[in-house]
Amino acid sequence: MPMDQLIIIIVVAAVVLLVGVGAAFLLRGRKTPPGTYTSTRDSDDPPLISKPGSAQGSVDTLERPGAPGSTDTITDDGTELVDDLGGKVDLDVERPAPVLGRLARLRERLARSNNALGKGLLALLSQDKIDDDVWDEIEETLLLADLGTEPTLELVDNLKRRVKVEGSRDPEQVRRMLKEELLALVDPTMDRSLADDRHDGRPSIMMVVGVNGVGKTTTIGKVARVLVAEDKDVLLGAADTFRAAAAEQLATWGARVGVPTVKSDIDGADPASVAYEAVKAGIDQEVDVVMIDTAGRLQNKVGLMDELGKIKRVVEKLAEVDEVLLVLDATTGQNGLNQAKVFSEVVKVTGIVLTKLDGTAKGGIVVAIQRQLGVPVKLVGLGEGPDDLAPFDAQGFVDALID
Ligand SMILES: Nc1nc2c(ncn2[C@@H]2O[C@H](COP(=O)(O)OP(=O)(O)OP(=O)(O)O)[C@@H](O)[C@H]2O)c(=O)[nH]1
Repeated sequence: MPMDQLIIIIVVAAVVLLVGVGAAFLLRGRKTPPGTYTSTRDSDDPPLISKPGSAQGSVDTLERPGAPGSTDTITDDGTELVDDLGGKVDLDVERPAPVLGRLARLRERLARSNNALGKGLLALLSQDKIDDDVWDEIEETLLLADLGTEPTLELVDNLKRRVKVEGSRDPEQVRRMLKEELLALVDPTMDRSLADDRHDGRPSIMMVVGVNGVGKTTTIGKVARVLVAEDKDVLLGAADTFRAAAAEQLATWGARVGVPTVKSDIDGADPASVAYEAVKAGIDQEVDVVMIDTAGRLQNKVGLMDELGKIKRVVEKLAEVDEVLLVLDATTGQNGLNQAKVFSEVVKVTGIVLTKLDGTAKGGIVVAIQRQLGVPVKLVGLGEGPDDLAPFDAQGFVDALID
């Protein structure tokens, strides 16, 4: 080959390399943008593009939203799965609000809707004489706040005893007693941390379950934002294929913070298949957390059981499910408790997300739900805003109720 041709080839190669490096640099958003690992983390890592023809279908590269050359299509027995942004360049991803102190920031909102409980109790307990009628009223107030019968009786018994022993009507002392007793019921010793760290060389897998309308999709979007704010790489799997709009909604939440979504554009696609492909993509792309949305049609318990059981079984061919979050709407009271019971019979729930706590004076549901399932409330939804979700903290919650 003549020398001048060789020089041209070298110059062209150098320019291509420079443009490539420049583009990669410009596209860098967070610590490790999802799907754009320039090298594998471990020596035995699979290549970023998996080979077609696996039993469950094949996955093309699921690039970070906006990365050049993004190929969306995932075929699965004729099902087309796509990533959320269809290769659109979107450098304007939002920065979610920091997570620390969220409960405090949102405390006012929580207190506004729930302070009837705290104020009512304090007023009753500060009376000069607490007779049986007053104790009955206290009991009723607690029951109306959805605390549940057993915890209510427990709290009233303990307060009765302490009021007798300490014999004080001093509002400060009464407030302190009430807070201590409520805190004991909410149980500050429960482990409320989310399983959101990579481990054993694979992502943490979270399944999110709950009936439609409780705020499940919104919650996944908000949790993804919490994780992004904590500098985690997240991938969403839209395995709620019952309603196509739900997948779209989820993908939009993800796209806002640069998180990719594996979804199917076909109504009624096999949810287990979508979940499998999402986990597979999450493993290949070495993300920290894969969050899987699921449908929850309670009118048919057997169907629900089959569907959730299948999703879990299929996903666990690739990786164990680390967290099953049950989303419940705090405003639904006893109905929420019934849902919790059904879901916990179907899957092993590891944490509860209580939504719409901003819209109810029935904050006591936190205690009732935890008692019924023996599982901690890990997150609470406190509004419709994208960052209105806070890690649940027993002390912060009780302070918000009583102060
Ligand atoms: N006030 C308030 N509204 C909330 C909260 N969480 C969710 N919502 C609202 O609840 C409504 C339902 O939320 P979705 O996320 O669509 O509910 P879903 O359970 O996913 O329903 P499907 O997508 O049909 O499965 C939306 O209008 C949300 O904005 C919250 O913590 N507080």
